[in-house]
Amino acid sequence: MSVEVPVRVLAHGEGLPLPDYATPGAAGLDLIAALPEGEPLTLAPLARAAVPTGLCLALPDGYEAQVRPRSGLALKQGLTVLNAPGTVDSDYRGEVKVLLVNLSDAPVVLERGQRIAQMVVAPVTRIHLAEAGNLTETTRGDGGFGSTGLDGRQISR
Ligand SMILES: O=c1ccn([C@H]2C[C@H](O)[C@@H](COP(=O)(O)OP(=O)(O)OP(=O)(O)O)O2)c(=O)[nH]1
Ligand SMILES: [Mg+2]
Repeated sequence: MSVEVPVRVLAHGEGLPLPDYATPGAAGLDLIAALPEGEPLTLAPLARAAVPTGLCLALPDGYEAQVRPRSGLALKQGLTVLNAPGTVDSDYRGEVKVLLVNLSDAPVVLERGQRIAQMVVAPVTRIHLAEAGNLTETTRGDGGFGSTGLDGRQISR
């Protein structure tokens, strides 16, 4: 199944390919940096930036787009998405931006046309909260945050 998503290309995005899936089974479209030509962006260690994609989307109702890191950039350069997964709402019509942070100890240089992140479009389940004095009982109850142990063995209850 393929969902059509209208896209508006801003002036600084013109001339760049549209994001695409790198392989037939890829989950995410690679997002491309729409930085000015000849003006690389250098991210110092621990520096962050909102990198433009030059694209505005009109996601259908009931969908979101998640902006996620690329594992290769994360592993090799320490470059990741600060708010991963970033959330693009279906009613957002502004430019999609990628919030990158350099978690390495060396500067990272980003250039126009570079594939900086990936965008996964996913269905959204919306809920309505219904106040209730008592909630159904479960084995876990209010145990959390390591209540089942932190090593490889499971506790017996
Ligand atoms: O990585 C991201 C995250 C968000 N957005 C855009 C689309 C999203 O619909 C909007 C708002 O994002 P979010 O709800 O995460 O931010 P907020 O701080 O809650 O801002 P707002 O008050 O505008 O919702 O910003 C991006 O372009 N990239
Ligand atoms: Mg918000």
